[in-house]
Amino acid sequence: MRSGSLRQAAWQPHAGAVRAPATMHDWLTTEGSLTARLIAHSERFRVRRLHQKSAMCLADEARAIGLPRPERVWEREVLLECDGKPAVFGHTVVPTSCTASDWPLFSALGERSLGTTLFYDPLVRRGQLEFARIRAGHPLFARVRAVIGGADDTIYYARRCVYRRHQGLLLVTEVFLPEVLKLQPAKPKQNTK
Ligand SMILES: C=C(O[C@@H]1C=C(C(=O)O)C=C[C@H]1O)C(=O)O
Repeated sequence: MRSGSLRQAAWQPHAGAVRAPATMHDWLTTEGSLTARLIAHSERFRVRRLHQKSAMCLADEARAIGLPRPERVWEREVLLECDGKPAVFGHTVVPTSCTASDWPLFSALGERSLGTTLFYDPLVRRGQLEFARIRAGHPLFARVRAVIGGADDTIYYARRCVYRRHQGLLLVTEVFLPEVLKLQPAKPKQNTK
């Protein structure tokens, strides 16, 4: 499905529809906070913020965030890194109609994980997950490539989900990078006492 020269992703309500290899399927269907799971699979976890700025939302995002056509939104992009290696590319959009009281911590997150604010706030409602393959031609493919490199024929697996709080909503897309397949549960941290 193409609009202009950019490919849109075919977002599906079931993970099975994207036919990911089993280990990737397991990551795609992670319940609860992905940040928490990545922390459990690394000695050192880091959110590397790439940017947080005003930008046009992607063509395949507009409807999901209640816009009739792509408009300007607040956009945050990060790499979630486990032991120095990028495991997930995070892309979050918030309609500009949402106010600071809808998402009080969003603008000040910096390198703290958005997940830590979403999953521990009882006012936040999580929507249905959707899944897609991200291929060359999709805008997120180029953004991932710009930060981690990779071949033209790579297929990335991604999921996305709308979160609501008061009148506000935000859409978080997580693109799983090949490194995630190498992660093993971290050894229990030594008790130094
Ligand atoms: C949504 C979560 O938060 C993660 C944190 C992100 C951020 O800080 O921008 C982006 C994508 C998410 O994977 C989560 O932990 O599940």
